[in-house]
Amino acid sequence: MGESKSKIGDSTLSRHKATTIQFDLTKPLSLSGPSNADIRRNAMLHKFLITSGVYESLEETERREEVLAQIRQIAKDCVKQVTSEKGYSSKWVKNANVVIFPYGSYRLGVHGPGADIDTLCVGPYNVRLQEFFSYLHKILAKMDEVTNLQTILDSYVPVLKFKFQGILIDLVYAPIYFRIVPNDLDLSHNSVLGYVDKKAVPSLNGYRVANKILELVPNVENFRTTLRCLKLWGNRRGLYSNVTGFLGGINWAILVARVCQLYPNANPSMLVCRFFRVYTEWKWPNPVMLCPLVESNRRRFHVWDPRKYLKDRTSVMPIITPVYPSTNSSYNVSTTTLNIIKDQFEFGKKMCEQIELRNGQWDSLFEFYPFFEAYPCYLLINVSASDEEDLLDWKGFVKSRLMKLTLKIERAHEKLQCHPCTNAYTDESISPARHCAFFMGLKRKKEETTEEVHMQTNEEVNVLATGAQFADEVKGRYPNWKQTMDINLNLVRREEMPSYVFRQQSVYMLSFKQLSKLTNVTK
Ligand SMILES: Nc1ncnc2c1ncn2[C@@H]1O[C@H](COP(=O)(O)OP(=O)(O)OP(=O)(O)O)[C@@H](O)[C@H]1O
Ligand SMILES: [Mg+2]
Repeated sequence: MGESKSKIGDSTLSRHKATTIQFDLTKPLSLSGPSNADIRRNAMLHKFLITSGVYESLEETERREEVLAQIRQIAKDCVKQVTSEKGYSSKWVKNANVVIFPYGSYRLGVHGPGADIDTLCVGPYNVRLQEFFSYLHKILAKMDEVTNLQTILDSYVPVLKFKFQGILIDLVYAPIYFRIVPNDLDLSHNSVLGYVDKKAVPSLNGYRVANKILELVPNVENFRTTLRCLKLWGNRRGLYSNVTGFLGGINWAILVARVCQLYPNANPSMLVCRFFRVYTEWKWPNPVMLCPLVESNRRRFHVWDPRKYLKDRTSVMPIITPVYPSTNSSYNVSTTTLNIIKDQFEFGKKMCEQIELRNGQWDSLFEFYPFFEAYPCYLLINVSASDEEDLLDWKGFVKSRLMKLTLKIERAHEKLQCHPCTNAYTDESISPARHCAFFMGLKRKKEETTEEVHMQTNEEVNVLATGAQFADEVKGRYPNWKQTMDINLNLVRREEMPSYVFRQQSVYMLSFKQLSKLTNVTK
C-alpha cells in the first residue's frame, strides 16, 4: 500500500527524555484512497453506526437549537440585570450583550443522543464570573424546565451545569474587556486572549480548540464519522472518561484528527483501522500534535513543552491542544491507565486486521469490555449521602479522586494492578438517589504471572487499609463535606459480585439511543 511506519510517534524512545522527544510533524503516511473493498466495509460501518444509535434524531437536533436560543436570551437578561443593579447607566444596560459559542462534541458535530452541550458565554467585563453564575443560578433555579443545577467554581474551568428541558448543558463564562460585546465576535485570533483575564483563557480555548481541529483535518465529514466510531468504541471498551484517567472527548478528537492528517484520502473504515495501527506503534510519551507548538512573544501563558518545563516531562500520553497556549489534554492518564489503553488498542488492531482480511463484521471490534469478568477481585467503593442533590456533588468529587486511589494502591502494593471502571452503579434496593458504587479491578501485575492469582489475606488487609486512608482523605478534602456523606471500601470476589451490577451493566449495554432515555443510570 506504499505506507511507511517509520515515523509513527518517532524513534525508539523508551523513557521520557525531553531532548529526544519528537516535535516535528510528519508528512502524511499514505495518500491512498479507498479500494472497492474499503468502500464496502465503509458502507457496513455506516450501517453499524446507525443501528448503534450514535446519531440523534432531527427532532432532538432542533430541540437543542431552541434550548441554546433560550439560554442565550436568559444569559443576556442576566448581564443586563447585573449591569443595572451595579448602577450603570441605562445606555450601558441597553447595550449589555452576550455571545454564545457552543463547543465540545456539539461544535465538532459528533455529539450523540443525550450528550451535553458545552457552551461558552462571552459577556461584558463589568459582569464578573461569580456575579454572572450566582445571578444565573438564581434565575435557573426558579424555572420548571431546569433540573440538576450545579455551580462548580473551584475547578480549572468554572462551570454551571444543568439540564434544560432534559438537555445537559455545561456553561462556562468569559468576561471580555469590551464595553459592548459584538454579536460577530471572532475568537479565532490569539490576540483575543489579551482581552480576557488569565483565568478565562481555558474557557475561551474550548471553543477555539474545536474550531481549530475542524480547520486542521483534511476532510471534516470523514473526521466526524471516524470520531463517532472511536467515541463509541472507547465507551464500550471502558476507556471513555477523562476524570478516571482514561480519555475524554477532546482526547479522542485530537487522536482521530491526527490519523486523518496522516491518511488524508482514507475513508472512515480505513481511518478506524489506521487509528489502531498508528497508536499501537506510537512511542509514548511522544506527543500527538496537530500543528507545531506556537509560542507567543509576550510569553504570557504556559505552553506545554517538556524541553523547557520539568513538570511537562511527567506526561505519559501527551495529546496536545492545537491553539495557543497549547496544553496536554490528557494530563490525567497515568502509567497504569496508559497500559490499559495500550492493551485495548492492541485488541482494536487485532479486530481490525480480521475485519480487513476476512471482511469481518464490525460488531467484533465494538464488543463491550467484560469488566466484571476480567479480574479475580474488585474494590467496591460505596458512596452515600442524605439526598439526591448532595449525592450528585459528593459522588462527582469522589469520582475525580479515584485516580489518586489507583496510584495510592499501586504505590503501596507494588505487585498489584488497578483498573478503575468508568461507570457508577446503583443498588436499587437501597435508594438510588442516596447511593452509588464505583469499582476497581485488582490483579497481580503482568510480569508477575500470566495466571490469575487471588490476593493473599495480608494483601487484602493492606489494600483495605489503603482504602480506609483514602476514604478519610477524600472526606477531609471535600469542601462541602457533611456528616451524612459517607464513603467506604470493601473487597468483592468476582463470584460474589452483587446482582445489581449485572442488571445495570445490561442497561449500559443498550444502545446510546435507549440509554439516553433512562434517567436512573449515571454516566
Ligand atoms: N483535559 C482537557 N484539556 C483541554 N480541554 C478540555 C479538557 N477537557 C475538556 N476540555 C474542553 O472542553 C470541551 C468539552 O469537554 P467534554 O468532556 O464535554 O468533551 P466533548 O468533546 O464535548 O465530548 P462528549 O461528547 O463526551 O461531551 C472539550 O471539547 C475541550 O475543548
Ligand atoms: Mg461535551
